[in-house]
Amino acid sequence: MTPKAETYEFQTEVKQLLNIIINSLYSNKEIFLRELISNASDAIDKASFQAQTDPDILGDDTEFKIKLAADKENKTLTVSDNGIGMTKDEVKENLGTIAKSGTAAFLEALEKSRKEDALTPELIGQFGVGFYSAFIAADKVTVVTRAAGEQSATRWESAGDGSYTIEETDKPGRGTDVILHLSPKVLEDEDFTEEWTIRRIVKRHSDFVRYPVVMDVEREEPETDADGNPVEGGEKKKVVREETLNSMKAIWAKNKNEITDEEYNDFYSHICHDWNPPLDRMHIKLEGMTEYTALLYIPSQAPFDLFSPERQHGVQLYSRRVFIMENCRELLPEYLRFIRGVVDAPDLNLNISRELLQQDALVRNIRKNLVKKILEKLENMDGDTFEKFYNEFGAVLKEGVYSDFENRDRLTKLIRYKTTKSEDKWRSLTEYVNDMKSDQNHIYYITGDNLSAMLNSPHLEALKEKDYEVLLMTDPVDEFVVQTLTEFEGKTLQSAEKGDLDIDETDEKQSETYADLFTKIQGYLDETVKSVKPSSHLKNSVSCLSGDAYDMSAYMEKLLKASGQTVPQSKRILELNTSHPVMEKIRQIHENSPDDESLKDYSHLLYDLAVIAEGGKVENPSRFNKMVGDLMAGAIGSKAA
Ligand SMILES: Nc1ncnc2c1ncn2[C@@H]1O[C@H](COP(=O)(O)OP(=O)(O)OP(=O)(O)O)[C@@H](O)[C@H]1O
Repeated sequence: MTPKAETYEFQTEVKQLLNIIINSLYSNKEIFLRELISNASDAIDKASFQAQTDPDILGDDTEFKIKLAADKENKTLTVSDNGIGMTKDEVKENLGTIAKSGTAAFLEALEKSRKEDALTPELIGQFGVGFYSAFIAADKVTVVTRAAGEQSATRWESAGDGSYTIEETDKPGRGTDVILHLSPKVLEDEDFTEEWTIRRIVKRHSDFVRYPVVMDVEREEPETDADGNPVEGGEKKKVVREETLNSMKAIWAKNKNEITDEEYNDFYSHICHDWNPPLDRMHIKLEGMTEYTALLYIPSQAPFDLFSPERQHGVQLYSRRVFIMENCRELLPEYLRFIRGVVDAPDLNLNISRELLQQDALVRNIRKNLVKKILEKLENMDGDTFEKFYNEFGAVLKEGVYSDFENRDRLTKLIRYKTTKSEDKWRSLTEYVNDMKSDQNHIYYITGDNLSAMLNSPHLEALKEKDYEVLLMTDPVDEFVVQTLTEFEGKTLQSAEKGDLDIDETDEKQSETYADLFTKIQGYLDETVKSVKPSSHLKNSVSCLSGDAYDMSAYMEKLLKASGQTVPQSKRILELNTSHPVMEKIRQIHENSPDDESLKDYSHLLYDLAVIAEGGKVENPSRFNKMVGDLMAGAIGSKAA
């Protein structure tokens, strides 16, 4: 008796789903292979699980594998497994309906978006597409499956057009063959029968599937003698060998004590393409409501593009060893973008779209937990390792101080600075505060890009005389850090170059003596400075430029200009050291003859000296040159006379 094929209609929702899948996932069509391999791997999991209690179900077929077979002539690609297989009833249930837990929600969303006429890929992304994704690449799909322990097999076939047929058939062994009759249109775009295409897709999406994904490959090999050595002048012959395409090395799924350091490092090189051993690693398994496994590494060297906005993130997302995506920004905040590795979240929906990942409660919980673990790791690092880490990634970590409100306190304790007293060593804010002078009220800092210019900045003269330590902030990100980090352990942060230093009482009498002269100088420099005042910063130098407490710092202005932004010309304050002998002499000139010609020149010179002291360029170098030349001639002349 020839078995008769029965025809069934797909559940209405499946029809809708098929349309959506085919239309919206076409641009990402290679994922069908990942879905089918993942189903095959699940089916083998089930067989392997069942065999624990009923070993007979496996018979002789105990070597689990997933086999891919491409037939160029017939334009088919077959994914076979020796997993659990399906009975006829199971086939009907699984491959004709949507029987997943999320169905109700899916249908609701589908209905809603249909009304709004917006069937977006994101919508599909929320729900597994699974088996039906086969229709992205195939215009007909045949499934031949035999359940473990059954004798007969079932053949399912559909062109994805609303109905499918089922009939009884024969199949030599347990498991499932999914035969894709690839559509000519798809083949024009990408040839899924091509060995290298298949290899690439398996490597990319299914490398860590725990069963071998194999394929027969044909190679030309030289003729060999009985010992296996090539025969000289012998003919080449074609041989077919079964090759495993995936590495299966999901070492994160193993127990820590089963993995050697070498294996950990090999895996790091494999996924990061970095041949230097990592600086440190974390192998985390979290169970309970939020379940995930993570194998994360801190590289020993920062990549060259760490600060480029286009830079890829280093964490790959997997779900039950099936690759979901690389460069998963949603799993870690930007300030931890140097972390590389893998996160495997078994409960994650396989097809979740990038757009929706961020809102996914599971992903959010994982992220929160990972941040906690990474900060713990950094807090407990030994001094040497932390120093190496900080040299490479400190500037990135600092971004967290202003971007991660929740962890700000912990991050603030982790950041380090070189200081006027640290002699090239990193100092923490805690160390700074512990060593503060008894009469010191603030944490002083200065920003800039040139460490030696900062160390010798005239702005620090008064602070140095007081023996106060000053943080030398040399990273562009520090400008943003100080905008958020206004205090630490009750001590306010105070710029050494902006605002009042709050160290000495200003000498009212001195200020009065100089008031007229300063108004005069201000008049000459009105276009460039907003005021002239006695300095609280200077001890040895005669002049410097500073800003009001809320002004943009000179370094910030430089940064913005460098990034191509138009920065409004901001006027600064010219601070003059009234204890300097030069000032006293200029004051005398002014007192004797308030309109003396030389006062204008001296005003410009005082301003130029302040510009030079902070590493800037004088506006009129030749005038500067001439004035200094004349002054030197006068000074040397009086000495020589
Ligand atoms: N190779 C296979 N062997 C045995 N059963 C299979 C196989 N492929 C699919 N199935 C069955 O068909 C069902 C539906 O598969 P489908 O891929 O659509 O959804 P899923 O695997 O449940 O979910 P998803 O793939 O979205 O995670 C599966 O749950 C499984 O029971």
